[in-house]
Order: sequence, then structure tokens, then C-alpha cells
Amino acid sequence: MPQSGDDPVIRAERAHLAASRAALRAMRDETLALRAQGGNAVSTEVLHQAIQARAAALLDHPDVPLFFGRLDYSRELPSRYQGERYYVGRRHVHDAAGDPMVIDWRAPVSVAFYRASGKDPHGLALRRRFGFSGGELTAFEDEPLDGAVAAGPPGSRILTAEIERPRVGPMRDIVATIQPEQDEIVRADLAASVCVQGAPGTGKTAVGLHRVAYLLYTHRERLRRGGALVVGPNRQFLKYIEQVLPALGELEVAQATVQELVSKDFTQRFTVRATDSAEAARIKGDARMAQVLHRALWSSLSAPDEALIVTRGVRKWRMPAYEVQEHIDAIRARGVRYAAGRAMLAQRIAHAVLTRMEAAGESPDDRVQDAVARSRPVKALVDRLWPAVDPVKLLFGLLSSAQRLAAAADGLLDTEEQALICWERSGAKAPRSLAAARWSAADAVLLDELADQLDRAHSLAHVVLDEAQDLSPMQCRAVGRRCATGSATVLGDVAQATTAWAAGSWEETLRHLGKPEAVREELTQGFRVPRQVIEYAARLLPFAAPQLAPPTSVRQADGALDVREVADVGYAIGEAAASVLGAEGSIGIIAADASIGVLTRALTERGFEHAVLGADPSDPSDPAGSSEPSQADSEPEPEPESEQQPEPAAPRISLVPASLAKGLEYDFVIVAEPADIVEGEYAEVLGLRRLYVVLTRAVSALIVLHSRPLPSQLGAR
Ligand SMILES: Nc1ncnc2c1ncn2[C@@H]1O[C@H](COP(=O)(O)OP(=O)(O)OP(=O)(O)O)[C@@H](O)[C@H]1O
Repeated sequence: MPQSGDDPVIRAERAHLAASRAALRAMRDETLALRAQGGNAVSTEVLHQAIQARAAALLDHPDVPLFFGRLDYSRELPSRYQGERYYVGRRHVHDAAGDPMVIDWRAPVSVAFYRASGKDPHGLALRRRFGFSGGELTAFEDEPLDGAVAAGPPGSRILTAEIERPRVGPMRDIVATIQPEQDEIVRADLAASVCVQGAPGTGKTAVGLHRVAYLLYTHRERLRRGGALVVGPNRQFLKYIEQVLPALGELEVAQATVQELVSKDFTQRFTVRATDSAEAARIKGDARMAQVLHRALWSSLSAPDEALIVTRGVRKWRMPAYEVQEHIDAIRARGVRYAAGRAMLAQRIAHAVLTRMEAAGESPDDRVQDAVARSRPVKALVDRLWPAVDPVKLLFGLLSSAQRLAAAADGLLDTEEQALICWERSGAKAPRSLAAARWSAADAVLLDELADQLDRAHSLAHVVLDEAQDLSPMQCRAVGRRCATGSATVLGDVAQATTAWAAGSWEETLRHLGKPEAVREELTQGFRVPRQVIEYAARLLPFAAPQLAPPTSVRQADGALDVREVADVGYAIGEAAASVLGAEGSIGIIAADASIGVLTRALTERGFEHAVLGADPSDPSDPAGSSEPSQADSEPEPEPESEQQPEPAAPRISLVPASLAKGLEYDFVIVAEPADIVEGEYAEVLGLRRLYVVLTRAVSALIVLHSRPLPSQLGAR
């Protein structure tokens, strides 16, 4: 792997890099020179914005390598690209003649970069990988695929260096090193929903994000029109991943938590202020609740008890009650949404009146039908028989009245289950008014279900759902309806399922998402956690998820594992942090949520500057209860990948409540008191899974500090 600037190959490749950068500048100048000239002021403005957006996308970031690989297609092997040479990078760059200087990593020609092997060279004679330092090309590595013998040791040192690079700041893209089994998922067809089970650090999140970028490139118009969404477990996680897609030039993908999704349309009238017991949340998250709500909603209909009389001029038209009922039944039989059915009823009745008029020799036109539909007696009838429903009020009525709940839940929920979720009977004080209602997160999901039963939710073209193993059936339904006519990438690990209300298996999750046909994939190679550390964490696996095979690590560095029994964990975390502060990389101290307050004081007293993840002084339910800025909040402006990123302004040390650790990673992880972490959960198996999540966040080293005995499951085998 030559590293010197004197090397003739490096000189030549640097020249291509410089020429590519110049070509990119020229593309941008050309774009900026375009004049927006639309047919009117609005279209001119739209055009102007499109030009500005394109120019922004063409901006060269000196720290970001413009390409990271080269493909030399063989002159002998048959392929569409026989004898051609391509540079693979983050975006397409062409010269003045329109010939490609750099090919987008998502283009079909780039597939060989990720998939070619000795067994299947994809038409390649040679694959070259480049090493960069601060945007400067400093090394290359050749892999002959035509049977020639490679110089140097087997395996890619550039890949190894990339995987082992210290982590600082938010998540980075992995375009330069996507592995073949990951690439298969990234490039799966848009129509295909995919479900990926994978151990911690196998790249599920990375793969999901790259898949969106790939789909946006391959089906730009469909996705732009339909929309794409990334769903993650919490704001801290979304902050952590939010820069990956922009770094790949994709700025238009929405990111949200399930709670944000379901609360979006009700922010004015519905604030989540209460926490359900695990038992209540489990019932509220059960798919049977969809049926309960359905019954409650449709019980708003009543049967007509008198004929409808419509007066037009001097004539009166009569429709007997049984006929009105027939119209109602016919609409219901079509399975339409409640609000659509309501609108249809008025029109159907009006049409029937119109038919009567015609039979009587009149010749009314369509306007008459509309007028009849909007006439006072028809509107009054519809309001009475098929009333407009406010979903917030309906849910309030259902949860505050044992009688109403019983009517809707009879035969679906037993009395004990009903008592658990009914404010009147659960021991929780029943709110006197709607404004006083203390809604929970699970209530918001129920509201979303109701809103969808009233009016079909809008479906996007693609949804990436991360940490999907934690979702309740009702949450799955909420996400599923947002991709009902599109596809989904479902990511997760059943060994990391820590909620009491989780659907329980991938079959169940996919069924409730409405994607039972999703292609199931598994990722098994871990890129985050060093071997020694993953083996330690895997001691929990027989208890946390006995059906899963132990995870593996592709990391060559063994990493460091240090398990220390200490007298005072609060004191010891300071010592441990001090011992790793000298090395490059982020430091995460993870502890049971209930211990965060004590530990932040202990760190502050000893002068350790740190951020408390999730600390929000305005949120009384925040486990940290501190006004310290969270790391993500004080992160500098989005900056694309850089080899020598300046230290972020945020403190090096993050104090992380165990409940927020999912999906995150730190170079050094210090875990405080595992027994407390396990006990912080509702059931032991969930506690062990939480501990498994926490123990698998480390990239370089894991220090475990305990003053209480370790959970027995962690003991030596
Ligand atoms: N092909 C790859 N090349 C380099 N780094 C990779 C690759 N795949 C994954 N990684 C890195 O490994 C780390 C873990 O990836 P990621 O967070 O996507 O894993 P995960 O499976 O979602 O983990 P978890 O289950 O803990 O949420 C990240 O730093 C990611 O950038």
C-alpha cells in the first residue's frame, strides 16, 4: 500500500483527483450561470430555487474524498463495460465533453466495486481502493481480480483502517467500505420490503440510510413525489444519524420518532404528559385495540327511525327509514373510512332522490343532486345518523368511561385488561375535562389509529424503520400505514428488544406493519464492537435471546475489556474517564436512568466536563433532570466526513441514561453498575437485553465498574 507522494501511481491519481475537482467546479459554475426564466413569477422562483439546490449539491468539500475507488474493467472478460476504467465516488462528475470523471457509487457500473470477488469478478481486472488523509489522496491498494497475484498481505488495510478509525461526533457514511452482504440490502428493489435482523454493530442503521440514498438516486422522481422517511427510537439517535444522508447529498429525507409521527397532527390539543404502567402500555399497544377503536368509532352511527322528507319547490320526496338504512349498509359493506362514508351517505341519498324525480318525469341535472345533498334535511339526517367524530374526544370518552370502554371492548379485552387502561377504574384519577387529560405515548398511537380509521393516512414511497424490534403491534400499524402503498426497510435485533409491549417476533412485527411478504435478511459481521467485548456481552445472549447465534466481530483489534469491582462507582467513573481522556475518540458513560442525577453531580464535583444525553430542563420526565447541554445539541453545524475533523465543541464525555443508549456508539464506554441497569427494567429478561445493548456500544474499549455483584448471567461460563 504505497503511501508516498513520490510514488508515480499516487502522483497520477492525485492528478485525476485535481482534474475531477476542477470539473466539479466547472459544473457548478455552469449551473450558477443559468438564468431562471419561468412563464411567471412563481415558476421563475421555483426554477431559481432548483438551480440553487443543484449548485449546493455540486459544492466541493475539500475534506471529503471525491472518489474512493477505481474499477479497471478487463479487456478479456465479457461485460458491458469491457476495457473501461471508472472512478467511484460520492457523486457523478463529468468533464467539459460530458465524459465521466467520477461515477456515483449508486450507479449500476459501481456495483462491481462492492461485489466483485475472485470467484465472481463482475468483469473487473482490478479494483483499487484509495486511502485519504484530510481530503488528500495518500495511499492506494490494488486487488487484481483476473487471477493475478496481489502485492502485499491479503485483506484490505484501507477497510481495516476505516473500521478501526476512532469515533468522534455523529455517525458517518460507509460508502467507501460497504460490504457485499450489506450492498445486497442497500440495492434491493424499491418494490421489495426488506427486514434485517442483525447483532449490534453489524451496520443495520448504516445499511438502512444508504438504502434510502440508493433509492433516491435510482427512483428520484418516485421518491421525491412519494416521500421517504427514516423512523428511529428517539431524538438523540436521530441527531446521531442525521448527517449521514446530507453527507451523501440527500437533503430531503424526513426523520422522526414514532411518537413524533403520531402526534404531528394533534400538537395543539394533545400533549403526552403521563407514563403508562408496563401492563397498561402492553394492552394499549396490542393489536386488539384497533378493533376496540373500530367498534367505538362505528358505534357512533345510529339507525334511522323516521322517513326523510326532501322538499324541492312544491314537491316533497320521501325516503322511508328502511331505505336510508339500506344506503348506510351498502356504504359500510364497501369498507370505506368513516369520514368518506359520511360524505358518501349524503350523495347516495341525494342520488336516490334524483332517481325518484326522473321517474316522476322531471329532468334534474347534477347540480340538483348536489343541492339535495347539501339541503338542510339531508344534512341533519346525516349529522344524526353518521355524525362527524373528533378522534381526541372519542378517545377521551373511551378511556374515561368504564361503561363506554366495556361496550367497545366486550369480547376483545377481558375485564382486568379493561380496568388497566380505563382511567375511571385503573386507580389513576379520571380527568374532569378533555383539557385536563394526561395522555400517554401509547394513547397518541391509539389516536393515530383512530385518525386513520376516520381518514386514510397518507402513504409514503419508502420508510426505513430502525430498532423495529421495540415497537408494539399498534406502533407497527402506525408506521405501516405510512408506507401502505410503498415499501419498507425494517431493521433491528430481537436480542435488543427492551420494551414490555414489543410485538415479540419478526413475523408479528411484519404482520402488523402490513408487510408480511418482506424479504428476511441477516447481517452477522460486527463492525463496531471488538472481539473481546462482544464475547463478553454475548454471555447474556442465552438469556436475552436464546434463539440467536453469538455475534462475531470483523475488527482485528481485540479491544480492551476491563471489569472492575470498586467501592464507589461515582468516584470510579471519574478515574476511569481520566484514564481514557488521553486517547482520541468519544467517551460514553452509561448508567441506569435513575443513577444519572447522582453521577452527573459526582462528575461535576470532580471537574469532569460532560454532556448529559437527553437532558432537557423543560421536560420534567427527563431522566437526567439536568440543564447540561446534550452532546447532540451543541454539535457544530453539519460538516461532511473529514479525516481530521476538529474536536467537536461538545464535551468529550457523554453521560448516557441506559434507556437512550440504543443505536449509539462511543470509542470508549464506561458502564456503571450493571445490576442497576438490569433492575431498572420491568422484567429481568428486558433488563438483560438492556445490559446487552449497553455493553455493545464500545468501539475501542469497555470498562465495567461495579460495587454490587454483577448479574449472574455475566459470570464466567
Ligand atoms: N461496511 C462498513 N464499513 C465500515 N464501517 C462500517 C461498515 N458497516 C458498519 N460500519 C460501522 O459500524 C458501526 C455500527 O454500525 P450501525 O450503527 O449501522 O450498526 P447497527 O447494526 O445498527 O448496530 P445496533 O444494533 O447497535 O444499533 C458504525 O460505526 C458504522 O459506521
